[in-house]
Amino acid sequence: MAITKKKLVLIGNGMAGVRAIEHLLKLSPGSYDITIFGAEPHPNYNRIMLSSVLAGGADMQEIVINDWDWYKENNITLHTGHRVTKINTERKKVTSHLGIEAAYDAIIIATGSNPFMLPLPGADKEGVIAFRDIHDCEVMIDASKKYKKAVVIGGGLLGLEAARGLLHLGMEVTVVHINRYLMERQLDEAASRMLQRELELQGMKFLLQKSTTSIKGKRRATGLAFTDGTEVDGDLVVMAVGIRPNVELARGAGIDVNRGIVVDDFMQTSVSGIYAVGECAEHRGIGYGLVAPLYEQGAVLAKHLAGVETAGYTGSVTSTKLKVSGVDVFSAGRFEESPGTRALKIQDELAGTYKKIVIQDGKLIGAVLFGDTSDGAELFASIKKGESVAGREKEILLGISSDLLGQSSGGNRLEAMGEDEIICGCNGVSKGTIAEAIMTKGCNTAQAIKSCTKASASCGGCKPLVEGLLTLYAGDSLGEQVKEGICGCTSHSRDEIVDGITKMRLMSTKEVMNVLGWRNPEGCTKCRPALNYYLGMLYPEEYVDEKESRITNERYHANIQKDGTYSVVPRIYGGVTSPADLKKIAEVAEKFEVPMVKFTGGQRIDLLGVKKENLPKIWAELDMPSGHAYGKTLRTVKTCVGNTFCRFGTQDSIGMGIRMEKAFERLNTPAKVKLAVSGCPRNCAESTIKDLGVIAIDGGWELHVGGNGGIKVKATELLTIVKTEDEVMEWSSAYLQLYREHAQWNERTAQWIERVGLDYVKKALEKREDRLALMARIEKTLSLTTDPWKQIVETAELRKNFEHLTGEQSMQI
Ligand SMILES: Cc1cc2nc3c(=O)[nH]c(=O)nc-3n(C[C@H](O)[C@H](O)[C@H](O)COP(=O)(O)OP(=O)(O)OC[C@H]3O[C@@H](n4cnc5c(N)ncnc54)[C@H](O)[C@@H]3O)c2cc1C
Ligand SMILES: NC(=O)c1ccc[n+]([C@@H]2O[C@H](COP(=O)([O-])OP(=O)(O)OC[C@H]3O[C@@H](n4cnc5c(N)ncnc54)[C@H](O)[C@@H]3O)[C@@H](O)[C@H]2O)c1
Ligand code: SF4
Ligand code: FES
Repeated sequence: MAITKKKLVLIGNGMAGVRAIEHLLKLSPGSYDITIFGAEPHPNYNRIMLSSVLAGGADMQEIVINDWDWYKENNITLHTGHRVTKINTERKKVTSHLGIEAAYDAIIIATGSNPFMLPLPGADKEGVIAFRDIHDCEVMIDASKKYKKAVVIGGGLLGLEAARGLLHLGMEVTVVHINRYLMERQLDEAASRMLQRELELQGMKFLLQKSTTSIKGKRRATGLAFTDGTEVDGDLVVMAVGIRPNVELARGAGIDVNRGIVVDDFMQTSVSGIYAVGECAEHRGIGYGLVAPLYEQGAVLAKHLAGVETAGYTGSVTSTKLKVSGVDVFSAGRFEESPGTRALKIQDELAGTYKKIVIQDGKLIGAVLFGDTSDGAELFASIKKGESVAGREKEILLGISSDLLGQSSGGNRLEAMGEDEIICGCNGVSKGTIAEAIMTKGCNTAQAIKSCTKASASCGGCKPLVEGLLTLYAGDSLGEQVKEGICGCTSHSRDEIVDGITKMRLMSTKEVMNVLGWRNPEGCTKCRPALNYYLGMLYPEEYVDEKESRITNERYHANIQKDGTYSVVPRIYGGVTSPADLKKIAEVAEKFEVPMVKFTGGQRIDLLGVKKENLPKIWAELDMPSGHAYGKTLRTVKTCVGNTFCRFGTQDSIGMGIRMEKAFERLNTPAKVKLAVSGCPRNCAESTIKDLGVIAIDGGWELHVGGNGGIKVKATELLTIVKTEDEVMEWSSAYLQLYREHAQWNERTAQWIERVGLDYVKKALEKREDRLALMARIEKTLSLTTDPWKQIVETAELRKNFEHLTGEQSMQI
C-alpha cells in the first residue's frame, strides 16, 4: 500500500522559513510534500545583503540563497508572487490572493515583519519608502539617478546602512533620528558619538532629537517638517524606524497573537499542526529581528517535524555588526549598565577605538566595540557560553587574554565546540560544515570557505572564528590568506598601494584614491592618515603633508585630554634637563595656571589641562622643541645614568641616548616609536620593552628590537651586537628606516616583526651597503623636518587658523 506523504505548506519564502525547510530536507528527505508560497516574485534570497547591494558590494544575483532549480530538485511546489490571505483551519487549506489553494497537514508561518511606516501626513507621497526588500532597493537605485537629496528617518542599523548605500549612489544624505544619539539599541553614548564622527567624515549628515510631523511636497515628497518648526529637504524619504511582526494572517485564522505569533519551544502555535518561525514569531515574550536566532528556531522546528529528538528552542543571546564599510561597530548581549552589573571601558581617541565589556556575577554578559571589532566573535562566544571570566576581566578588556577562545580553561574552545554549533550566525553555517569544506573540499583560505559555505559572507563578524578553524584544520597547508584591503574603502593591501604610488608616481591622497579606485571617494579615518604617511615616506622632498588627513592630536601638536584641554610635553633629550629649563617650565605653568605638572613614564615633564588657545603662547614662552608626545613619530629616548655616575655602568648611556634622540626627533613613523639606552645589562632604562632598546655591555652595545610595554606587553629580541657608538647609529638608522618603508600604517614595531619575522629584519640589515643606503634615506628625510611648535609660533597665519578651530572640529580627524 502506497504511503501518502504529509502535506507541509510554508507561508513566506524568506530567510527563516526556507532555512527550516533546508534542514528538514537534510534530516528527513522526501517525508513531506512541500508547497511554498512567497509574496515576493523572487526565489529565496539573503535579505541581509540588500545593504551590500545598495552600497555596491554585491549584486542581486549574488544574494540568491536558493535558485529556481533548487525548488525543482527538491520537488517543492513554489508559488512566488502569491500572498496567502486565508488559512482555513477546519478544511485544512490555505488560499492565496490570486486564488491558488493548497491543502495541508502542517503549516509553517514565516511571514517575517512589515517595516513600520510612521503615520505622518504625506506618508503616502511618491518617494516615501521603506527598506525591506529587493523592490525597495531598486526604487532607491532609480531615485538616485534622478534626484540629489535623500532623508533617512531612523538612525538604527537599518537607517545607517540605507544612508551609507545612498551616499554610495551619489546622493546627499541626512539621517533624522529621534534619540540623542545613534543606534541607542545597540550602543552606549561613547561608541555612538565615535560612530557619528566617522560617518560624518564619510559625508553623512545628522539631525538628532528630531521628531517628524509631516512630509512636505505635492505629489512627490520634497522634505520633512519637524515639531520644533525646522525642516529638511529631500526628494527621497526612507523610513527605517523599526519593524512590526507580520501577524494578520495568523490572527485571522484564530491563532494566539501577542506582538508576534505566540509559539512554544518547538515553534508550535496555539493551533495544532501550525507552526511559526522567524520575525513573525514570539517566543517566551521575545520577537527577534536578526537572522542568527531565527535560524536557530528553524533548526529546532525542522528536527521537530522530522521526528528527531530535540531539547527545543530556549531563546538566544544576540550580537550585531553594522555593515558600513570603513566603520567597525559591534554590540552583543546586555551592553547597558544596570544594578548588579559592572562595566569596564577603554577608549583610545588616537586610534579611534572603544571597548566596553559588561560583567555580572563574574560572567561576561555584554560588549560594545568600536574601531576594532576583531575581538567580537570571541567575546560573543564567551557571552553565549556563560562561562566565568572572574579574574580575567582586565585581560579581556585589554585584548591580551591570548585565548578567550579557551586555552586557559584547557584545550582550544574551537576544538571543543560541537560539530553542530553555529560559527556564522548570518548564514547559519556550523563548525562541521566549515571543517568539511577545509578537509574534504580543499578550501584553505578564508575566501574559499566563504565561496564554498557562505560563512563570513554577510556581516563578517565571524571571520576570526573562520580563520581560527582554518588554522585548526588546515594548519601548515594554509593557502594564501584572503586579500584584505587596508580599510573598507578599498580592497588594496598596503603593499599594493605603496607599489601603485611608486609606479604611477601618485602625489596626493586624492590622486591615490581616484587612480586606485577607492570605493569611498572621501576615504575614512583609517586610509587617509595611512596614505598621507606612505606619500610622505616615499616622497620626503616633494610631498606636501596634508594636515587634514592627520589625526586630531597631530594637527594640534598636543594630546587632547578627556575634558577637551590639551597636554604639553617639551622635548627633554635623554630625560636630562637643567635648572634653567626647569625654571622656565615652572614659570610657564604658573603664568598659564596649568592645573597639573607631571613626570611621564618616558622621563619627560607633562603640563596637563592646557586650554587650546594657550598652546601657541605656552610654546613661545617655553622656547623648547616639541616632545612629539602626541604623534606617530619618535616619542622619547629613555636613559639610565650609565657610567657617568653609576658604578655598574660600562658605557655612556646618557650620551648615547641624547645622540639618538637628537638624530631621530621629528621622524614620521608608521606608529609611535620609543627608544631606551641602558648603561649595563641591569637595564634600568627598561630597554627590553622598547621599539629599539640599546644595552651597554663590556666593549660594546646590544641592539634589541620589537618590544612593547603598552597594552600587549612584549619583550624585545636581540638584533645585533656592535662595538662603537657610530655603529649603534648606523644600525638604528637602518632599522628605523626599514620599519618606515615596510610596516603598515599604525603597526608598531612589535607587530611588524611578529608579522615579517626577525630573520627578515636581520637579513635586510646584514649587508653594510644596505644599511648605508637605508641610513642615507632616513637622513634625507630627517634633514627636511622642522619643529612644528616653532613653526606655528613664528607663522601668524598658522597661529590664527589654530585659534579659530572650533571644539567640534577638534574632535574630528
Ligand atoms: C536591509 C536589511 C539588512 C539587514 N541586515 C541584517 C544583518 O546584517 N544581520 C541580521 O542578522 N539581520 C539583518 N536584517 C534582518 C534580517 O534580514 C531579518 O531578520 C530576516 O530576513 C527575517 O527573516 P524572516 O524569514 O522572518 O522574514 P523575511 O526574510 O522577511 O521573509 C518573510 C517573507 O514572507 C513573505 N510573506 C509575508 N506575508 C506573506 C504571505 N501572507 N504570503 C506569502 N508570503 C508572505 C514576505 O514577502 C517575505 O518574503 C536585515 C534586514 C534588512 C531589511
Ligand atoms: N547589521 C544588522 O544587523 C542589521 C542591519 C539592518 C537591519 N537590521 C534589523 O532590521 C530590523 C529593522 O532595523 P531598524 O534599524 O529599522 O530597527 P530598530 O528598531 O533597531 O531601529 C529603529 C531606530 O529608529 C529610531 N526611531 C524610531 N522612531 C523614530 C522617528 N519617529 N524618527 C526618527 N527616528 C526614529 C529609533 O530610535 C531606533 O534607533 C531590526 O530588527 C534590525 O536588527 C539589522
Ligand atoms: S642600567 Fe646599569 S648603568 Fe644603568 S643605572 Fe642601571 S645599573 Fe647603572
Ligand atoms: S556572522 Fe555575519 S557573516 Fe558570519
